Amino acid sequence: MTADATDAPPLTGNDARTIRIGTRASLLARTQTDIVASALTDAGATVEVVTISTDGDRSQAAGTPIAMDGVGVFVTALRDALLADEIDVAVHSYKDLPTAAVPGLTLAAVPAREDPRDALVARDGMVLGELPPGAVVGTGSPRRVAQIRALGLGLELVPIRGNVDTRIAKVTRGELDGVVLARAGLARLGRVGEVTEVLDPLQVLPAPAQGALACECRSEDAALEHLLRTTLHDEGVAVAVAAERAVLSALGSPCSAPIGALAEVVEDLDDDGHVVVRLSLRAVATTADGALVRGSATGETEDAEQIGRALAEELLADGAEPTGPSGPAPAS
Ligand SMILES: NCc1[nH]cc(CCC(=O)O)c1CC(=O)O
Repeated sequence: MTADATDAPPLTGNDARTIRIGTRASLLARTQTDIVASALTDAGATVEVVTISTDGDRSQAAGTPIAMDGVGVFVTALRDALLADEIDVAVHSYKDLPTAAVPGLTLAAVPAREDPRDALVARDGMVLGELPPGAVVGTGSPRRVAQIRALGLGLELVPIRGNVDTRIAKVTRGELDGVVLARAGLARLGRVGEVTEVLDPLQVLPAPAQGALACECRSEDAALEHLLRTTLHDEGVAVAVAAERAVLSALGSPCSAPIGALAEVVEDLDDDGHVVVRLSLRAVATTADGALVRGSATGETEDAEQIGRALAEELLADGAEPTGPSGPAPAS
């Protein structure tokens, strides 16, 4: 045992130290944080939720243009609070995390994932194929725009910003015919009943890590890292997300890039009829003129990142455009 582990106040029990969990102010962020807080409470820990206002929340409130959503803008304030010892755990939407690691911080747990697919909320219960040509659909994500445009439905795709409530209200009020959102966000907010179509990943692949959460702590906080891992970590999700994010980083892209990727850990039979666990990955990127390039790969779960990188190389060979490490594109 290290001096830390024996001398530091325990994380569970009567004389436990309080674990401060940082969250953004939005309802979705607080809901996601509550998932982590409940799991830790159930494990016998004492937790306190600390709300951190991010630049993203502030610019959203001020109504600044969509292009102001920079890379990781929702993430930086939480990470700063962690490094400043103002909080002990940060709960992120994994898809909003930049691919680069942060010195001093450890991704301690990747909890069970919500359904990662995108969803349409449209007027009159319509699916994409029922919307008339010229119908106006809100999505600020270049990834969603590229893939929906490729369906050739003649829809007009317009940028939209704001939280889930604001976006859906534009449909309810008749300002838009539909909006495309992550199904996971709607599910966590208990609003999945408003979804009129869950988009098939064969047509619209979600953002890498969509629907997954990431629990981060200070690297020196080994006891907390252990508690997070043992109470919340799902290795199958972590493996799938690692493959998806490897596609993204191999394409040199920010988390806002027009890159879709979805991996699943699936059971297969080998030649002798034995059940083997394999990783199945699909990805999509765009060419310089906005056309789609798709690909898929399977392999061993322990090779997740390698499989993702190799698939990215294939997409590049097929004409996918590498995007820079930073850019002004809106988060997806
Ligand atoms: N881009 C912002 C964002 N980050 C995470 C979610 C939803 C939850 C998730 O995808 O895990 C959303 C909203 C959306 O894309 O509709």
